[in-house]
Amino acid sequence: MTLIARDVTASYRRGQQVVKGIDLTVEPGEFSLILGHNGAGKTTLLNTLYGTQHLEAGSVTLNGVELAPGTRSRVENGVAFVPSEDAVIPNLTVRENLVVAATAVPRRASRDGQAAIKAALEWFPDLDAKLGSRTRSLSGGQRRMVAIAMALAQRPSYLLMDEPSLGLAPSIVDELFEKLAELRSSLGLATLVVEQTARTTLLSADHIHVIRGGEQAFSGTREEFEKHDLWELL
Ligand SMILES: Nc1ncnc2c1ncn2[C@@H]1O[C@H](COP(=O)(O)OP(=O)(O)OP(=O)(O)O)[C@@H](O)[C@H]1O
Repeated sequence: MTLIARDVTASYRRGQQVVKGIDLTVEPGEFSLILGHNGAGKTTLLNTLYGTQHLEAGSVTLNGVELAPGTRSRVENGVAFVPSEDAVIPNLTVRENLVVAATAVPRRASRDGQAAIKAALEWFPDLDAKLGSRTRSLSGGQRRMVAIAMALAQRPSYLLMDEPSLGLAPSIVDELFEKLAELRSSLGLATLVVEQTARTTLLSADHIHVIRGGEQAFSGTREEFEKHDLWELL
């Protein structure tokens, strides 16, 4: 399944586009990174790809089939989303959050909360001791792991993540990206990650897209990005 976005355009106010004609392609198992300054339009782009933001112009297709407006078409076709803000339910335990995620999407999820918990613990063994804890008592890094495990409980082919490093210590960010690399190779999961600056995360990216003022300032492989020393775009 290939995810192709063509000429993706979005705005919050008529005539004021904040995402302007973005093109990108993500192949199965690939890691693509969207980089850009504060306010560049990265979150709006990701929300538009996921269907929570109106697609003003352009198209988003999976395997050549255009996705209908809204998130349902994404979720049912194996696209999951981890937002930058807390995506867990604070008053529920880790176990309960995982069960909610595993059973929420009838056409995708296993319908089996136990299977989701087992898989989550394989990916994130540190959560084992926390299964009975309310997520509000966890650290930021642990909550991010639960949020990712919840998205994975939908058994996605594509994982969209908005600034997974936000608010996390650099060592936790490194750990998180190592884990994501493992998931990509073990599950064949494609990931599309938004970050503001990302020297560490860059090391494992296949493709990089730089957004500046809503426009595509660069799009290419990591090697091309590094060869042309495009850090000045950020
Ligand atoms: N709900 C909204 N209503 C109106 N304007 C918005 C809204 N959300 C974002 N914007 C504006 O759209 C532009 C792009 O914002 P967006 O959040 O997509 O950028 P970003 O690159 O993700 O920034 P950050 O790294 O700070 O999250 C900015 O000018 C922002 O002020």
